[in-house]
Amino acid sequence: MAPKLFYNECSPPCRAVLMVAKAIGLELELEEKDHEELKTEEMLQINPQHTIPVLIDSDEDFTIWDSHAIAGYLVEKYGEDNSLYPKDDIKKRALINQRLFFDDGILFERIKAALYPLKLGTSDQVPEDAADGLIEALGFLESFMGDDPWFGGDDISIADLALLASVSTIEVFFPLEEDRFPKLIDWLNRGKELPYFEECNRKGLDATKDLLATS
Ligand SMILES: N[C@@H](CCC(=O)N[C@@H](CS)C(=O)NCC(=O)O)C(=O)O
Repeated sequence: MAPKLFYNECSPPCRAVLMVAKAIGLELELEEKDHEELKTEEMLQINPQHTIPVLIDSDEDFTIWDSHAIAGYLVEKYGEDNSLYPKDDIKKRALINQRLFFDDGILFERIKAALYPLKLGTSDQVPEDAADGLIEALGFLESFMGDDPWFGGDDISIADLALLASVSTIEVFFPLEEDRFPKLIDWLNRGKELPYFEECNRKGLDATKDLLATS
């Protein structure tokens, strides 16, 4: 039975998981959930933290949330190889983990600080301190990029897919300046050429654009 994913295409972490599944050729059963639906009795039983994405792998009697944890699980369990999340090279894996934790703990938190006031209607523009936080986070990412094409080195990894979902969302409301973030822009353009990028992200990116247009 295909693992089931509770998701919403507006959510960057959900889109990261959609890309991971495509990258390893895994079919998921998708069930869309709105923000309000996450706090029903039934959903709280599944994930008391009331976040999406949530994955239910019935064959394994296993439920897991947090996109980064889901991504690692899917590659380990369903990937033909573990090139997206190598386990033999512990330094490479540590580097990928650092990027994943950066996406989770820093970047996504700053995206939320920028976009939630618009979503909640408490502001009609990205607050200045949130914008400063985003610029700083993008600067960190620019400095993480060496001469390799991907954040974990020569090969694409789940860290790239998590960061692609986040940075492509930021780009919608915060165009990246060429002279400030040249390596990040090259990496982003490389990511946009992935065969599944548009399919997994377009609807969510357009919804983010609409949110900004109507704020
Ligand atoms: N670190 C989590 C973040 C998940 C998250 O915050 N998802 C948002 C949607 S983008 C959500 O479910 N928000 C609803 C809530 O927190 O009640 C992940 O990577 O999955």
